[in-house]
Amino acid sequence: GYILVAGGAIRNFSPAFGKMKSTEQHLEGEYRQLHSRLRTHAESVAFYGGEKREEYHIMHRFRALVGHLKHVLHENWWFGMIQDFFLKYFGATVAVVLIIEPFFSGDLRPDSSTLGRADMLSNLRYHTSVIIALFQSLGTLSISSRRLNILSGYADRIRELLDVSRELSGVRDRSLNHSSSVGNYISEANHIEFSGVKVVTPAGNVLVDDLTLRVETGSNLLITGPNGSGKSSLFRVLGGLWPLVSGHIVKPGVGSDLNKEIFYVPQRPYTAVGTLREQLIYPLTADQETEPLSYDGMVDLLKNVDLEYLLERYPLDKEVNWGDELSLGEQQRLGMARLFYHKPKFAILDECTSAVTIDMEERFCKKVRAMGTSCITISHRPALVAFHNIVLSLDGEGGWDVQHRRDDSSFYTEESELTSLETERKSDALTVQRAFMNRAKSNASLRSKDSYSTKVIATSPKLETGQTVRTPVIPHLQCSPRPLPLRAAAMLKILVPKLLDKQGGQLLAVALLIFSRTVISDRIASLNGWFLQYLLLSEEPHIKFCLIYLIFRDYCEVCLGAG
Ligand SMILES: Nc1ncnc2c1ncn2[C@@H]1O[C@H](COP(=O)(O)OP(=O)(O)OP(=O)(O)O)[C@@H](O)[C@H]1O
Repeated sequence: GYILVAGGAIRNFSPAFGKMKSTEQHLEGEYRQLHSRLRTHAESVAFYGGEKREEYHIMHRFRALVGHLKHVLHENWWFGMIQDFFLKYFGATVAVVLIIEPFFSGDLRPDSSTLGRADMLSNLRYHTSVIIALFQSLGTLSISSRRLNILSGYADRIRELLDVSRELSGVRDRSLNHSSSVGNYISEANHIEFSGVKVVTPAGNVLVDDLTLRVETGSNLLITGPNGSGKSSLFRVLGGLWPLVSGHIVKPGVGSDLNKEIFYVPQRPYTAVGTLREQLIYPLTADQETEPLSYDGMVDLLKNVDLEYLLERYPLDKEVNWGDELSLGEQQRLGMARLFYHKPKFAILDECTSAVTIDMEERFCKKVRAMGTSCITISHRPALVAFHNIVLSLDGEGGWDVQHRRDDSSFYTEESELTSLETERKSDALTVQRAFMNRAKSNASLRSKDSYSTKVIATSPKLETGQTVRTPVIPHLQCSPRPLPLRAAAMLKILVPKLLDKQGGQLLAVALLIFSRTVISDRIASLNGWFLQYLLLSEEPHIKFCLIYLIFRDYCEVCLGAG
């Protein structure tokens, strides 16, 4: 009765340790994320003089985390004390006193015979040790329930992460699957084609609506449009980073990594820590290389982007943090040099030349074309129009049009729906488009053999007013922990292994160890009994004290051990 009442009361008053753990994980994640952001952008912050603002932000998160940890420690402390007191020490002490009290008060008199005394004392010892062991186990059980509760907090976060990743890969698989019931899918071909593709941000804004465009190998596409009109987002969908909400995409290298057939060169260059050679073959590693890159090969690649001096500056086997040591333009050039190593069918150049000189940019475009790679270039520089034969203009409100270069001399720019200026965004888009066309026109008059005219070959369909847009549901991690039963179910799902897998085998081995340990302890206890009997039979006068000493030693051991 005592155990049930004490256990029930403690369970009732137990703080929500699982929820606390989950919140702790969340707060710690946010705090660490701010730290790593600051490390990445340390130089920009220093130039802005934004240290105080960053410090305030980080300290705010740090205080929230420390405050929460204090609360958790406090709850752990007081609850642990009460729990140990009621379930271990108080219960065991009362039970032991109840058992040995009749012996001391003289109500329980041992038999006069040696065997009778031995029998009584052995009973006494047996009962006290059972009671002590019982309360010790209860204490362990109650601690285990607290630990399980905490573990459920961790498990819940992991379960959530697994669920979100599964949902995300489900969205991706559905896009790659031809038999998709909603009709949006990605399939394999030698060219890139968008048919009725809608580009929608995770927040549900339509950036490009119903896009239809085909880029053959050998063609070069230039994408223009105001900032935020969805130029880069188009390739997020092409690369599978964002789900394909509607329409059909055809591209080479479906199912493999994007860089095999279509190589993406981003505006913000990424340089991994490593040797110069590793930068050039990135994302491949030395053992993935099909054609090992020789020293001469490195020289050629670096010469293409005027970076051969790096070979003199850095020893070949020196690991460098290139992001810290190279200027932005140099990092962009290194990113461009990678393209010459990978020689993809299509290169997506996402304003990757914005920090290099115009001369370098033009040489780069020529070399990429000479290599036989088709460029899909996102750029705000009209000079690049000369290297492309298709121009896609986005207006930032879902509208788009495609213009083709013709090899006759005059310029012909057909007005598209971008002329119906309803908003400032569209007017901005038209200004960008006109700047490109005027630049192309002046190029044409300067270099007659390069002259060409353009014609609009496709425009986006008009969006009907009031038309509702079905936005993709992109799974996100929830920040608030779920109730205990759901967390416990998640924990069981994650932690209970299948008996045949590796984790199951390990658990079985641990169970076997515990079982053997119990059997051995049992044998030792039985030897103890024999020893006790021997003591009792020896008829020594101090035997009673010796036995009482043994009982108290057991009790103290249990209490101290638990403490
Ligand atoms: N992860 C995201 N969640 C929600 N919205 C996003 C996300 N990433 C981008 N966007 C939004 O999508 C829009 C288009 O972004 P995108 O990067 O494609 O623009 P862009 O045309 O390449 O612009 P820029 O010329 O400035 O590079 C922007 O308004 C941006 O705020």
